[in-house]
Amino acid sequence: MNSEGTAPMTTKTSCGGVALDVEGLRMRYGTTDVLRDVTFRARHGEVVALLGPNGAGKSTTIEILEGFRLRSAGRVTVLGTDPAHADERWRARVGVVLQSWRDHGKWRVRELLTHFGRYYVPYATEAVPRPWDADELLAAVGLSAQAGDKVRTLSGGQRRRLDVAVGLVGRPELLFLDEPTAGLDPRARYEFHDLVHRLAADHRTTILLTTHDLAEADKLADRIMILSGGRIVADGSAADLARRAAAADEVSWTREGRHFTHRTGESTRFVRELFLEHGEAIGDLAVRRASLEDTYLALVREHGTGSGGAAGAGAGQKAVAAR
Ligand SMILES: Nc1ncnc2c1ncn2[C@@H]1O[C@H](COP(=O)(O)OP(=O)(O)OP(=O)(O)O)[C@@H](O)[C@H]1O
Repeated sequence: MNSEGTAPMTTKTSCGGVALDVEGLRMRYGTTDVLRDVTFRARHGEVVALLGPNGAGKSTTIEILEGFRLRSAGRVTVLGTDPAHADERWRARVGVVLQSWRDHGKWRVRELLTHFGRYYVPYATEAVPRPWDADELLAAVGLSAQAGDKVRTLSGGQRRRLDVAVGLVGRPELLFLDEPTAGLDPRARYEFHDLVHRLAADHRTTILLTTHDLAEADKLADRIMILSGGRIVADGSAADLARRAAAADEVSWTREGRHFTHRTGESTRFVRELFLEHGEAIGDLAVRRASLEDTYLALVREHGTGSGGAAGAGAGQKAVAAR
């Protein structure tokens, strides 16, 4: 990452590699601070997953970065521009897939993509032909067979694929995906993961996605950020996070016909000491490494609950459910 990215600039190439630059972002709804001090950066081509309990402010953060919501305070630079003051040219470089979007039921799938695609024609460049050809795009999201179908006849999962296609039709440099695989079956999920990898690898698309699926975050993202208590409380690869969190491995064994379990952050040392003490008497030894889920739960526990609300969960806030 590069500090040049902090200055407001207007083109990707002048951004010094930084696609997203957020510092001290605050969002207050009424008297509740949902985001207290959110700070992070993402480089071009990076896939970043934003995790956090229900009500932590993930959608709020994404909506601010998309320019759909005005922040209370802080500095936000997206593709070199403050989204609060962005123009149509900037908008054409950003793709958005929202949590749920039910509209245009009477349109046919290909027709709808072609329709949205027209908006991007003036923003085509030599390097980035816009829009993405509708049939090519339908193939990429696995909807070729439904090209002529009316949108309202699609299944939930097919509809989600179409949402993703609508987000991609302008060949965005930066793509925001809010819970993109909610409702997708395992095969569709697998194909979606493949699509995300291709977008990042072949097109250098920067992707910020939210998900509650930790395995998905692990599989898809170069970096995982955890939002809790109104702040990014962890930022790194799944392995980095495991090192940082007080998540414990679980050691289990039997001795003299009894079963034991012990949770420890230093399982290797524990096992060595166990054998030194009891030697041959130890049987059925198993060490279960802390999973990303354990790590996540430990971090969320350590850093407070979902919303950064001053008086805890304020009126109207969703329950905090760290899975
Ligand atoms: N327009 C609004 N006015 C008041 N409060 C809001 C508004 N939008 C969101 N909130 C509150 O802000 C908090 C964060 O909501 P947000 O939807 O950003 O969380 P999230 O992390 O995306 O949650 P989830 O995982 O459940 O989708 C919640 O307590 C929510 O009730």
